[in-house]
Amino acid sequence: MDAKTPAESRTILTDLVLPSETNPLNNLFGGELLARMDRAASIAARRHSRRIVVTASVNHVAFNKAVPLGSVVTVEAAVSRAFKSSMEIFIDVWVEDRESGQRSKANEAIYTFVAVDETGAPIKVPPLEPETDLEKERFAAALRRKQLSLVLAGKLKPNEATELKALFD
Ligand SMILES: CCCCCCCCCCCCCCCC(=O)SCCNC(=O)CCNC(=O)[C@H](O)C(C)(C)COP(=O)(O)OP(=O)(O)OC[C@H]1O[C@@H](n2cnc3c(N)ncnc32)[C@H](O)[C@@H]1OP(=O)(O)O
Repeated sequence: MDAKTPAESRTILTDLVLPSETNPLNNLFGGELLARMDRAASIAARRHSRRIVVTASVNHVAFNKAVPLGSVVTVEAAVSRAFKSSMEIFIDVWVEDRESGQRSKANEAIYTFVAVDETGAPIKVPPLEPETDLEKERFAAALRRKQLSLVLAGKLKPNEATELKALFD
């Protein structure tokens, strides 16, 4: 299988924050943002694998900045590393200032998707070849994050999480 670059899966969704999507402080609901990120990430995973994909885990979410009503929100997702059947997707969320139009980073998240066949069984995906420094940095740390996610899910014994353990050595 030929390797693909993160640019080939990059998916950009831009949308407004409407009143029905806000909390009593008039900021975007966290759940609404999670759903937007899941949609963008699933498209990125599909672009990389050209397969049916399912969300296996949400590994990290940081709601660093509230996103006010009326904001223009851009969710940018790309595959940051591909393993056998799973793909780590890194998602950056940007908010555009209403007056200046300047973009600032509001949130980020990391999701894991798995490519499956018609019966739901995991299936192989192409490898990922990072190009930029940021892509290489995210690629290098992805195995550690995968191991942490598997340990938390009870699918890997902590003493088998070699990359994770190396952090503390
Ligand atoms: C003509 C019309 C066409 C229309 C066309 C429309 C198409 C429109 C498409 C829309 C696309 C929407 C996309 C929505 C996405 C959902 O919302 S899907 C719904 C929510 N998710 C689910 O229901 C998934 C339910 N879970 C599962 O099915 C299984 O647990 C999974 C995820 C397939 C994994 O199965 P498993 O038995 O654990 O398999 P296993 O071989 O152990 O693991 C497989 C891989 O997953 C990894 N993994 C498993 N668990 C974890 C974890 N917690 N953390 C990290 N990695 C994990 C494993 O490490 C392994 O990785 P690799 O080493 O192979 O790379």
